[in-house]
Amino acid sequence: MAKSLYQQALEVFGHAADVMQLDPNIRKFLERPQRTLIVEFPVVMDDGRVEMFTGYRCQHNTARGPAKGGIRYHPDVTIDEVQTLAFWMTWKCSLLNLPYGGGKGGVKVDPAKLSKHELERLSRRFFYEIANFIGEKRDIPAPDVNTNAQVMAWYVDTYTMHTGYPALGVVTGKPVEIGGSIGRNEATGRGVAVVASEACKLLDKDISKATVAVQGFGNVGSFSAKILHDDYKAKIVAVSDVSAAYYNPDGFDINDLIAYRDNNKGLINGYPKGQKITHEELLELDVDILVPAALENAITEENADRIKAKLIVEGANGPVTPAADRILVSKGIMVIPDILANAGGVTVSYFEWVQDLQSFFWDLDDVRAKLTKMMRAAFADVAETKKKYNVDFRTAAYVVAIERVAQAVKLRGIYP
Ligand SMILES: NC(=O)C1=CN([C@@H]2O[C@H](COP(=O)(O)OP(=O)(O)OC[C@H]3O[C@@H](n4cnc5c(N)ncnc54)[C@H](OP(=O)(O)O)[C@@H]3O)[C@@H](O)[C@H]2O)C=CC1
Ligand SMILES: O=C(O)CCC(=O)C(=O)O
Repeated sequence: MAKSLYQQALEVFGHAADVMQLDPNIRKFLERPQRTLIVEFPVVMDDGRVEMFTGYRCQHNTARGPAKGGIRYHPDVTIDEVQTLAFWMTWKCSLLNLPYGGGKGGVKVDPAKLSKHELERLSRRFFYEIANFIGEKRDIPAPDVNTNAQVMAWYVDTYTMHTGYPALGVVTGKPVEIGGSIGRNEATGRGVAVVASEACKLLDKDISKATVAVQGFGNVGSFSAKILHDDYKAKIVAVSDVSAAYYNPDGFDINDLIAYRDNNKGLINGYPKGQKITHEELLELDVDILVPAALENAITEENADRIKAKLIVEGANGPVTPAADRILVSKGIMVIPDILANAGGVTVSYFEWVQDLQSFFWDLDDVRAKLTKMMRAAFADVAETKKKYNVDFRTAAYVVAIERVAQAVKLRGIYP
């Protein structure tokens, strides 16, 4: 039987736990998600029918602080996926040294099939259902796949009806007009670009001469491509979303492509300045850097052998299965794991939360400078640990992250 996503994630955790000889009692505790709320809720559709939806919010571990992590809307959302994403958030927050534990949420829905009003009613009803489980000091959601600043605005408004006072710090990734942080929108992509640049230095590769393929052209994929293109002068030769994949050996003008997508119902299909390729071909291109920035399991045992990129920077969560990862590493491909590569988003979410709690807002240069500094510091921690244990980047990242959470658990004590 195929392994569940959570079982696959435990494999990676287990390998790092072995390498660092993690205390077996703490290991047992960290292997399980602390709590998961399941909600079944009704939404009145535009034609008057009521449809039922299922949503989840999981808090994997809160030893280092309140749970933190996004909420995803997707037809394939399951409890297993949400718990795995929360598990990954625990390690991501720890790796960046943020005072948070790991959380994640999701609603099983295809938002493309909803009108804007239906999406708003679904968002508000879901947030109402989980309102007693979350909170500024308890669990702070944020955007993920198919959710955005507008959805966060509906969430905060719904929550505020509940509290009676404006609790802006209850979610991050909000519009800047209502307590969002400037720079959160681009933050995950900026973090991907910073980490790609650090990795290129290790590989002795000039990033301004690097070719890049990006899978997924949503928040993470498009900002990764834009910042690698605009700030690091890398050549983006391939991009994809669900609707299409395009290749241009001369490099895309990413700002032109973003403008096209924004005027084309959010899709890149039909873009005239590139050659159409298949989604599989994009992943297998002979490029310097591959940024998978869509969903889990993009690179599996099936296609790992055909991957030709020299560096993979995981914009998405879990785009490479553990079996595929072993193949890539054995081929000498450097894989920068999700918990490091895409941590820019939660880092600026942390900045947003701090700004909300203090009601004192920073400027864009400040946000970018602090983000870059923290991403570089995390990269350096991982590179040093990699050397110390003579392991791959993913294992090293987990060792750093697990060590901090294990320390917190040890200091707090497991026993009531
Ligand atoms: N948003 C954030 O701050 C963070 C997100 N992440 C992770 O990054 C990943 C992407 O999230 P985000 O950018 O926010 O989500 P979005 O919903 O903004 O974008 C997802 C993109 O992936 C595309 N896509 C989905 N499936 C495929 C596929 N099989 N092949 C090619 N493209 C595909 C979508 O296409 P289409 O639009 O056509 O459906 C869309 O362009 C997720 O794994 C998420 O958990 C990680 C850290 C932070
Ligand atoms: O910004 C956040 O709080 C969480 C982002 C997220 O869900 C992720 O990093 O996967």
